[in-house]
Amino acid sequence: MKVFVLGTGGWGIALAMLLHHNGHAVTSWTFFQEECDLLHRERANEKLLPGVRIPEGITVTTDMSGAAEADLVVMAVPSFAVASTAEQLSRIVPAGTVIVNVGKGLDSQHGYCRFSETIDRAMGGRNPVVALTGPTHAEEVARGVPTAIVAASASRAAAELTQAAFMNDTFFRVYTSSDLVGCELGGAFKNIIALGAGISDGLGLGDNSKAAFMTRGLTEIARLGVTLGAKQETFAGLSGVGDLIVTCCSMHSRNRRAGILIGQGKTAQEAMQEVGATVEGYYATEAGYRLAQQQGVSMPITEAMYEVLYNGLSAKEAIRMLLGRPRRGEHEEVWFH
Ligand SMILES: NC(=O)C1=CN([C@@H]2O[C@H](COP(=O)(O)OP(=O)(O)OC[C@H]3O[C@@H](n4cnc5c(N)ncnc54)[C@H](O)[C@@H]3O)[C@@H](O)[C@H]2O)C=CC1
Ligand SMILES: O=C(CO)COP(=O)(O)O
Repeated sequence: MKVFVLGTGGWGIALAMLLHHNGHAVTSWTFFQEECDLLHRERANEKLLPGVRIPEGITVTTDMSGAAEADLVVMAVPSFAVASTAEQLSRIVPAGTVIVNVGKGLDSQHGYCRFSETIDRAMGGRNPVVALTGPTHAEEVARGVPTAIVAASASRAAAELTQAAFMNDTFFRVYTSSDLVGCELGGAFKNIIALGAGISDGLGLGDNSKAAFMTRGLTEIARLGVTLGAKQETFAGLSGVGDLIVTCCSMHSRNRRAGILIGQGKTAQEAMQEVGATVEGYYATEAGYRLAQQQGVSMPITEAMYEVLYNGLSAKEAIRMLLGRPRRGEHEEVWFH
């Protein structure tokens, strides 16, 4: 297959390498000339993927026109660039070409809609869209570490084409899912909880604290997700709890690392600057907070995160706020006596 990958951040490069390894003809596109020059010169990005060499067989360009001939287009750009990149693509890519989005977040310029909706709107509803999402740090995929992921779409054929393109029998296993809503929302909202889990670590709290935070975090993101049309069971899968675990526990996670710095006393802006790459959880927190308000869904952890990130509440105050909430049952239980 001819595959056109947009974005040469860590994830775009790792996926281009995987697709090349799987035998496809891969072109990687970047918005930035300096990034393109660096990749031509060094065939590596030591900051993003230390020790990883990018095969010569991958073409790197700033020219998007090659996307016209691709059998599959992969979008690996940060959330703030999804809408503008999809607009550019819509003038190039013919109807019917499958577009796979691998970014995690929501579109704040269009009422916090999901990226598949943003892409679908930009493409005029002419192209099947797939979300490829799960517990997948680029640093590990680029080294061939065994990994599993989900290809979710409203189109079974598009999900299966994506599965066939990305899957191999040595280190990359791809499942399909028809729950596009649940997979996209799980991927976007777990970053809120990962930032908070990092704060817990940065404050030096214990394993109990983090387990409680992750579990109650998953409960509330699933609650909002189901209200927005997701299936509950998706949050127990790779794109839900799977991605939550890897992001809350790994030092590869930009969200967790930013959270650790905030827990140690840095402001959100200072922490993001120090991490030096997109911290999607910052934007996802605002999206989750606004959507929860619109839908009337209770999300105490997201609310506390919003106060810390946007209104200067201290992390310690946020913990007091969460622990001081009224008593309640763990689930919406029915008691018989
Ligand atoms: N790094 C990882 O391990 C994973 C990242 N993701 C998601 O993939 C998305 C991309 O993340 P990363 O690859 O880590 O890189 P990143 O977030 O550091 O993105 C940087 C790349 O995005 C592109 N870009 C930046 N601004 C742009 C603009 N205005 N227009 C077009 N392109 C632009 C550039 O090629 C740049 O290298 C994020 O949403 C992230 O959450 C998902 C799974 C794993
Ligand atoms: O989504 C990811 C892993 O699945 C990447 O997480 P970070 O953006 O926190 O690095």
